Amino acid sequence: MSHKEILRVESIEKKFGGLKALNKISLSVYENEILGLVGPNGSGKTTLINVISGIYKPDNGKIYFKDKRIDKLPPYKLAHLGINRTFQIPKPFHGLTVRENVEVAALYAGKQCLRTFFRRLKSLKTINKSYCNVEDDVQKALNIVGLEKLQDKQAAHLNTSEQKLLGLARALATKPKLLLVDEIAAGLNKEETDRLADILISLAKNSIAIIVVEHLMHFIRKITSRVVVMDSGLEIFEGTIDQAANDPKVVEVFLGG
Ligand SMILES: Nc1ncnc2c1ncn2[C@@H]1O[C@H](COP(=O)(O)OP(=O)(O)OP(=O)(O)O)[C@@H](O)[C@H]1O
Repeated sequence: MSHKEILRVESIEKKFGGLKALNKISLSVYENEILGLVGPNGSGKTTLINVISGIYKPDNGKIYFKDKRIDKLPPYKLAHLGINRTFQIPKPFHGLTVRENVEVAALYAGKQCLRTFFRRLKSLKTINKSYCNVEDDVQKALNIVGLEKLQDKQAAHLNTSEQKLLGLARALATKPKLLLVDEIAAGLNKEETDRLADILISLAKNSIAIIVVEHLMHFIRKITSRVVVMDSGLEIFEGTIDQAANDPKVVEVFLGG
């Protein structure tokens, strides 16, 4: 693993009313790394992903991506920089095919395409996809997740596993350098989770740093050895999975002592 830092989260705070969902969270992610983000329900994992991906603005703290400060940027600008994410509950456009869903994502991430999209929308002309030329990125994303054969299927007719793969393909079509993956293995069988694990490992080897939020520890163990453990908005542990398993605070949180 390279030790070049790609993401630095510094003392991030996020409140919802009186609830401190994130209480001074700091972490780093390095090139080619998969970082596991674990913790019980409501510990703040998804909130942290939402803050890093620009969906929520933090109340305090700073986030740097390759030394550029990014904590005030909206999601589309982060996508242009190379940060994208999947969602815990996939939200494809149900009326579009698999391929069209991935195309929309690729168009969203291309700076040029976004300008063209809005210009043409204003003049009520159709969007010229060939101008944006996203076909290679779309095909590559479909191939990586193995959805090429289903590319003409309507997203509404996909099963859970296929919807999760589509969510991953949509993120990959934006050519991320940092990928945030939120509970992608939940609800999948062993064969499906093994396949997903292989895909994520291969992506990290190919220079995509990844943060994986997950409850399934066997899945986390398969894809990485380094984890950050959260509880009630606090980071309570950072280190290897084996160290975590022997850490009294982690054991307390997961097993109640
Ligand atoms: N938009 C919101 N408005 C109000 N409270 C919120 C909001 N989003 C999250 N919370 C609260 O913040 C806390 C952290 O939630 P979050 O979803 O980040 O936890 P999590 O660790 O991802 O949980 P899970 O594993 O169940 O997905 C919870 O108490 C949750 O109810």
